[in-house]
Parts: sequence; structure tokens; C-alpha cells
Amino acid sequence: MSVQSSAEASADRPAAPEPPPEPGQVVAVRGSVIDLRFPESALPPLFDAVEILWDGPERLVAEVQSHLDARTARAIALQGTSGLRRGTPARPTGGPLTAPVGEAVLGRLLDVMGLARDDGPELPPGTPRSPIHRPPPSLARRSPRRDLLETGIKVIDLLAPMARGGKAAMFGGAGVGKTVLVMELIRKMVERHTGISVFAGIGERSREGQELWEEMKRSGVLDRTALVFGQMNEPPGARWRVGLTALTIAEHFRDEEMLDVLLLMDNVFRFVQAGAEVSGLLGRLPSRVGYQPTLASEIAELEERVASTPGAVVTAIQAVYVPADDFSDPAVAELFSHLDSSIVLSRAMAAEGLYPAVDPLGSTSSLLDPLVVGEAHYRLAEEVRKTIAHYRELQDVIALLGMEELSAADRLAVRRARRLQRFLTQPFLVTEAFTGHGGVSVPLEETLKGCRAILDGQCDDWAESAFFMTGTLDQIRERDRAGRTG
Ligand SMILES: Nc1ncnc2c1ncn2[C@@H]1O[C@H](COP(=O)(O)OP(=O)(O)OP(=O)(O)O)[C@@H](O)[C@H]1O
Repeated sequence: MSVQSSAEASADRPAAPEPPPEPGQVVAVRGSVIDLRFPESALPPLFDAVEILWDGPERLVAEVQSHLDARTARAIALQGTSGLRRGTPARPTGGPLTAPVGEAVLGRLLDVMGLARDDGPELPPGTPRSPIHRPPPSLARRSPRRDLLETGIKVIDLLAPMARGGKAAMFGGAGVGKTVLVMELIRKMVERHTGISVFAGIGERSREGQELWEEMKRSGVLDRTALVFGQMNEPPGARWRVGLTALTIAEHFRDEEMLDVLLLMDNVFRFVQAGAEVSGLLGRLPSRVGYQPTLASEIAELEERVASTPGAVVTAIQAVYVPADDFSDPAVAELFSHLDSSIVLSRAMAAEGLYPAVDPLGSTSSLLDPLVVGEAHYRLAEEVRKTIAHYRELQDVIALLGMEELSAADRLAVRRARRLQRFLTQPFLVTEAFTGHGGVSVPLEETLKGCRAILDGQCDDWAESAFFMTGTLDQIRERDRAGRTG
């Protein structure tokens, strides 16, 4: 019997396929944090995904966050880890987490991993996937747009105009109307938007996701929309990464299919909050107000990727929860700096029922510039702000001494400011069911005409109540007349 040397034997055989990556194993589990040990040559790089080969209720994937030594990685799980034991095998996937992209995701509701979470079938096996971590487009490839996007919402079009291809956010404390405003914008824009829409539901209630799904179905735009959810009942890892999954889907449509994208994110604060939870779980020292030390870079990592390129436009609308109504909160302050339009919702206005409770003085937009909106619009907006600001200054005096103590000029200013405040309210399409008022859309031209007329004193004698929750000046005139004759 002849014995072949091992070298001869391997020369005779055809080349063997690459062996699978060396499996590692779980060495510690603390909630969502998993420590994994690998052979030294197989330690996965930072941000790579590792599959935990367990027999738990669902697929378990973790993202590497740090290297404890040459063989041990610390990772954050994207699903629940309850029941996971030390010694469970784990295999690096050879790259970062990927999201399914393209045609197949339209009309579907997905989770952070891109798994279908609606009642439909799994995505087709050949669906292309893209890594969720990638750099933002270079400055040379960005094409900032300054085309006005008329929303039909008076106060926004007048004081914080939005841009097609820009980034806008609604800021506000709990229950002041962020979600209602985002839903209204979706209703108004999605139907006339010709591209596709991507919605990221980050850390909010599952019920809201369900309502949105129904809303999209009703308005017939679901087949042009992808919804990605990581809601408040999911682990921090899922809430932290779900925004990137949605962005990856949006980027594919922008870069590969050259389609305009409407990107909606509710709620970006929950992304920051999830990042803070992850940071704490990983044992990093907190920074200001307990936030993660990487707060600014995490926000930039998300926001910088929301960009328009010469081929296609990405218009982003975001909701931002403001904890304890504190606008100096570091996360909120950091987010402000990334936006074109910041729409601030005021609790005092919501308490008075002045919906949408958009604060005329706190809301800003880089588009409110004479070179973009024109000199007349710009001056009018400034005049509206000045009149309302003056009224606010006088409010304490009025509360203490009454209107009678004001000068005639101040009384007139108060009269006009109150009419302006009411003129800037309007009923929404999405609130028809519970307010009983039919929703209205007001063209910018009509908004400007109305404000001009109020400031010029043409409506000083009209009943104040006629201005509340209506549309154009003509409708208000009719209401006022009806009130007098009726
Ligand atoms: N434009 C509006 N017209 C009438 N009512 C409104 C309007 N906006 C908000 N509301 C009232 O305020 C409630 C809370 O609104 P919404 O859920 O949008 O707040 P939110 O800021 O998203 O709250 P949270 O931070 O708790 O999610 C609504 O259920 C509704 O009763």
C-alpha cells in the first residue's frame, strides 16, 4: 500500500472551497451586551455583525462595538437575549449588518434587520442588500436645493418654509402635536410626491405604526412606500440602528434608481436616547446631562447621510421629542444645527387650542431669506413676528392691569396680534375625525394676503373668533358676516 504525503494529496485534489469563518462563542451576557471570544485571526472588526447560533425564539444578531483584547469583542444585540447562555457558538457574518433594498421593500413593513413584519410573505431570496454603515456623500456630490416646498399649512409656509431636498424637523415636548403634524405633512405631500417614501418609526408606540400603515393604505401610496420600524418595546440596539436601515433603503433609491425620496423619521430623539442606553450598557462614561460622549458624532452620522445628490432629491421630515420641554437639552440643540427648517411646537399654544401649535417666534428656516422667498414675503414674516412678540411682551401687563391701561397703539397691536395668531391656526385633514372640522390647505399666496390684510388693519372690526381654525381670508370674511347676520 503506497502512502501519499499530505503535500502530494493536496496537489491531486481540486481546490477546496474556503472554510467557513471560525465560529466564536459567547463568553458573557449582560442584557443587550454580549461578549464574544474568537480565535485571534477571526476577531471581527468594529461594526461588523455577528450571528449568534442559538435556539432562541428568533434570529439573534449583534453588532461589534469594541474590542476588549485580541480575541474578545463586545457587541450589542439587536434582538432580545433572554435565555442566551455562555458557550453558545457565534459566527461573524463577514461585514456590517445589511438592509434589503430596491423594489421588493416597497409596500412592506420591515424591522431593523429587514425582516418582513407585516402579514405578507418573506422578501424574495434574491433581494439585494446593502450595508447599513456607509459614509455620507462627499461635499462635491451634494447638491443642496433651495426650491420652496409649499405645504398648504399657513404658519409653516409663512414663517418656517420647507425646501424640496431640505431637512425639516418638528420639535416639541410630549403631546404637543408632533406626530399629528408629521402625519398631516405625509397626507399632503405623499400623494403629490412622484418618487418613493421611506418611513422610519424609531422608538415610538406600535399603535402609531399601525395607524400610519392604515393611513398609507387608505391614501393609495403604500406601494410606493417602505416602512421600517424599531418601536419602544424593542431592545436599544434595534432602536439605535433602525434609522440607518431606513437611510440605507432611501440611499439605494437615490443612488441606484435616481428616484426622489421623501424620508420621514419619527422620532429622532429616540435614536439619540437608544444611543445613550447602548453607551451606558457598554460601560462608557456619560457626558453632559447623562448623554453618550459620542452624541455629536452619532447625530452627525445619521443626519449627514440625509443629503440630496445631483441625480435625485431627498426631502427629510423628522419629529424630535424635547425632553421636559427643555430646548437647551444637548441632543435637541445638536439636532437643530443640522436642519434647514426647525418647526418648534409650543405647549402654551397647544393649551390654548391654537393648533398647529407652531411657535411663530421659535420656528426658523434658512429659506426665510429675501433671495429665496422674495422681499415681500420676508418682510411680512418679520412684521408678523414683531407684532406677536410685542403682544407677548404686553401679556403680563394685560394680566395684571387689564387692556384699559394700554395705549391706543398697543391696544391695536394686541388686536392684530390675536387675529394673526388665530389666522395661523387651521384644521387638519388627519384630525377631521376628532375635531369635526374639515381639513384645509391654504396656498401661500392666500396666507400672505391674509397676514397683510390683518397687519394693515383691514380686519380690525371682524370678530376674533372668525379667524380661528379656518382657511383663507375670504372664508373668514364670510364667517364674520354670517356671525353678524345670524
Ligand atoms: N393640529 C391639531 N389639531 C387638533 N388637535 C391636535 C392637533 N395636534 C395635536 N392635537 C391634539 O394633541 C394630541 C397629541 O398630539 P400628538 O400625538 O401629535 O403629540 P406628540 O407631540 O407626537 O406626542 P408624543 O410626544 O406623546 O408622541 C392629539 O391626540 C390631539 O388631541
